[in-house]
Amino acid sequence: MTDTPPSPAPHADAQAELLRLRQSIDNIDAALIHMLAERFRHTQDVGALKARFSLPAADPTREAQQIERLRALAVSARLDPDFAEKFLAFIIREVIRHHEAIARGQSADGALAS
Ligand SMILES: O=C(O)C(=O)C[C@]1(C(=O)O)C=C[C@@H](O)C=C1
Repeated sequence: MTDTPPSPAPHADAQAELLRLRQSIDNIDAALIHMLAERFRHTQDVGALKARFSLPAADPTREAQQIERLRALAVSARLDPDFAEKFLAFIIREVIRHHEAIARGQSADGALAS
């Protein structure tokens, strides 16, 4: 009795499914990049406004509101709220760095390319 070679079909199906999923992931990554760039453009304007009126770069009260809101959104979206909070903190840390650079009269190198 001879063994029949394994059918290539299941593997081909897996490859096709992987490709399909990766295309969706690539689309979402592209949307994230565009949204982040848009967010940083607005925060640059906030940074310029704060520098003009000598307002502090960071606003912990506003951040606490954002954290509360994003954690609730994450729960309803079934995303880990701790991850959502860490992600927001990561972005805000960069925004504050930009605000401080603007206040010093420098352009902030970093997330937003000129
Ligand atoms: O809303 C502000 O005051 C901002 O400067 C923007 C922003 C943010 O990136 O959302 C950044 C820093 C502040 O601590 C709070 C919020």
